[in-house]
Amino acid sequence: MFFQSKRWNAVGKHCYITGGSSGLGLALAKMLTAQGAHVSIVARDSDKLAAALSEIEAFRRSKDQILQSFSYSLFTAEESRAALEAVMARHNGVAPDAIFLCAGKAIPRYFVEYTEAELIDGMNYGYWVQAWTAWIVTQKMVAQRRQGNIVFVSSTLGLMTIPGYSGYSPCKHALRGLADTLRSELQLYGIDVHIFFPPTMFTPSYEEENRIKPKLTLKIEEADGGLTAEQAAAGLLKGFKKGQAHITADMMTDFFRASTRGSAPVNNWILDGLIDFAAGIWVPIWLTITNRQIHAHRDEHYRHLKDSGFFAE
Ligand SMILES: NC(=O)c1ccc[n+]([C@@H]2O[C@H](COP(=O)([O-])OP(=O)(O)OC[C@H]3O[C@@H](n4cnc5c(N)ncnc54)[C@H](OP(=O)(O)O)[C@@H]3O)[C@@H](O)[C@H]2O)c1
Ligand SMILES: CCCCCCCCCCCCCCC[C@@H](O)[C@@H](N)CO
Repeated sequence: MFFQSKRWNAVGKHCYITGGSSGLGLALAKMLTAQGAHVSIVARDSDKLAAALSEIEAFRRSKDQILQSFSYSLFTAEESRAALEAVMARHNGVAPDAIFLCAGKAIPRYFVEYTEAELIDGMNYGYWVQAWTAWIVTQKMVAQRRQGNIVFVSSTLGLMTIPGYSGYSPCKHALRGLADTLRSELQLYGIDVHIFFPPTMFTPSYEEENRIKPKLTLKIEEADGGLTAEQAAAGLLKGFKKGQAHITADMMTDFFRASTRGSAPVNNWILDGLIDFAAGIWVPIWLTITNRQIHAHRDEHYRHLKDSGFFAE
């Protein structure tokens, strides 16, 4: 935040990381543990959680750090409340200091090929899995009159979009709407809200989504160099410690951030102006190239629909 004077220090802070058993969440859990935080992770798969917790243990800085994991699905308010209660138990029922909402995944498909269930799942994995925890944690913080930080995890696709993500990108845009609203409203309670927009991250869920990803999406994504989970987590923490509302970890996403800032505060008055100016030139050029790719893919796409039986009665 613009007027934030003191950098956030992890030592002794209780950090609750959803999706902490894998990818970005796990990388973040290790970094925060190494920096002296108490870390709680939540995800569904108990085996993955146990393996993650032993990896996190290796980064412990002091014997006093509380490192714990819990298995919950966070798709509903009820489950998200139960997870938070479990996470707070060893902290005497006190709300965490910082919440990092990393749980989620993408199911990329052409709009016409999604099933109804996949579109509903898309909203659960892309929006509700973070929104419910944010709602419940905020209620707890306010009831306990505790100040803290909430960090949402969107995507580059929460600022722009490409074909193949109609079941994901709208959810990540919705998260941005929620984060921006809360950044404004939760000033009432001294709660700081941030949102991270990672590009491609080479994680297990990226490998999984690539197995079903439309060819055209894969092709357009070639322009995105991508980051490891560790690089992305380091970028997230850097922006978070600077108090940034909108956090990015790569130049491509920064173009879309600076040129679609809306009512979010600037990260840097001069740099943001320059990036916005450059985006005004480069984004239309990229869009022209991308639109050509889409048009050139039409025949192949119709063949794909025919071969997959889409036109069959
Ligand atoms: N990878 C990318 O290219 C990319 C790019 C931009 C943004 N993102 C976003 O970044 C975040 C992290 O992604 P990642 O690539 O690090 O994924 P990942 O490696 O698959 O990790 C996802 C984590 O979320 C957990 N999770 C999923 N559904 C859950 C649920 N219903 N309840 C509780 N935990 C759940 C997973 O564990 P369980 O499955 O065991 O529950 C896992 O711990 C996601 O929000 C994703 O949308 C990813
Ligand atoms: C401004 C000029 C350069 C623009 C290049 C843009 C290329 C855009 C490619 C899309 C990037 C998407 C990255 C995020 C993907 C994840 O959210 C997804 N893998 C879901 O897990």
